[in-house]
Amino acid sequence: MSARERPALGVDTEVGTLRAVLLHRPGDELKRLTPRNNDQLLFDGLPWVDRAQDEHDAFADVLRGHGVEVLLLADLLTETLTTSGAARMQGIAAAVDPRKLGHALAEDLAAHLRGVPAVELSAILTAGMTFDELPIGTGAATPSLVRLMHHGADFVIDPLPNLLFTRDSSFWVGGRFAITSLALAARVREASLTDLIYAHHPRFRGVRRAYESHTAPVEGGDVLLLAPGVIAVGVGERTTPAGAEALARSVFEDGLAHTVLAVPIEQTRASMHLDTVLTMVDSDTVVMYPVVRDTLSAYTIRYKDGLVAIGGPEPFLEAAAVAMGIDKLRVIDTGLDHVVAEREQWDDGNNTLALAPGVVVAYERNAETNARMEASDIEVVRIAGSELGSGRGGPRCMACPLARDPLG
Ligand SMILES: NC(=[NH2+])NCCC[C@H](N)C(=O)O
Repeated sequence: MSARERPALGVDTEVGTLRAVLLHRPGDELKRLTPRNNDQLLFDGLPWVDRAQDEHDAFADVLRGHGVEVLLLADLLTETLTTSGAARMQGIAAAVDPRKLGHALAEDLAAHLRGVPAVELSAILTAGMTFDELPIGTGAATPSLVRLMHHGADFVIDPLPNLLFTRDSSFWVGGRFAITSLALAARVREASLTDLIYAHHPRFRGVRRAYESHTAPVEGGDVLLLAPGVIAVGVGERTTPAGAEALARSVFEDGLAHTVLAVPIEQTRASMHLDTVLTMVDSDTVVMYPVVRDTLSAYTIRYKDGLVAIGGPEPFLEAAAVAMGIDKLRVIDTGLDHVVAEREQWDDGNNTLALAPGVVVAYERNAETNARMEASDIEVVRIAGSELGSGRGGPRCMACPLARDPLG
């Protein structure tokens, strides 16, 4: 794609025709998962990596087939590390933790990493490094107790298997990107990579930041752009009330939104993000887990003439319709049978990625939810996700839209 054909970056809804997206093809970081570390690394099992890659390639092909430009995070990372010394320093500083490694090993390791080629550094920053993989000389200059006392399979640099879920480590609001502040230790470092890519890769030159220098946790899976100027933010296991409040103030001050709905969600693994219980499939339609349909509520944060007002809580569906300026938000249920609905919610049946208004990508396994969407005139493009799904994330989690057309 030539520079002239590239879509202008910016996203102001969940469903405008998708033009460009950031994905991460799962790589060696998934090969780090073991039965001992998978819980801590937020995977429910050990994915078969080759198959996960095939499934992901098919997902990327579906997007390309619909005219979407697919940018791969590892390529952007390598290109950034090749051209920017500052990006290298930033990536290394975030990965080498002296509190864990001690000063001797941390200094030697950082010096070593400064000298490795960009492709290799990119691989280390994503897949991590074990003590066995430390180059022989590292830590030898100054004796390191840490090196002596660690098992060879322990991580010097932790792997980032959840990088696959590009939705969470950055998101766009209008013409700006936001680097998130991830809540759990296993994912915190992901944002250092998205941060250095957006800061230094030429593709993003001149693009400004939203939610700048805020530290309260906000994850992209909790942020739904319901309509231009209207954002819903899930508050639960990941995004905190302080995070939602800080995001609201920041988007208000930057003129990116006039209303933010803070939506409490249960703090459980099954509903870790708002997009696990509902996603938008059309400009006035959501697919939603029926168990939360009648109980989901929202605090409405509004901005007018420089003043912030908070109302509610009220039923989410009503608050959303009012904020969006529509009569009613149409709801498609995940499944009416409780057991089916619970299973399909767990398997990311609600986690759809809109390609255009009324056209979504969904996991094929959620047969009932997909059939229900089709019965409501939503076009469903099915993808396989048996291995990808073991990290508990669906098509929406695996994609960070960079460009969508405004709604007509
Ligand atoms: N937007 C999402 N729902 N992302 C899913 C992320 C899944 C990932 N394993 C985690 O626990 O963080």
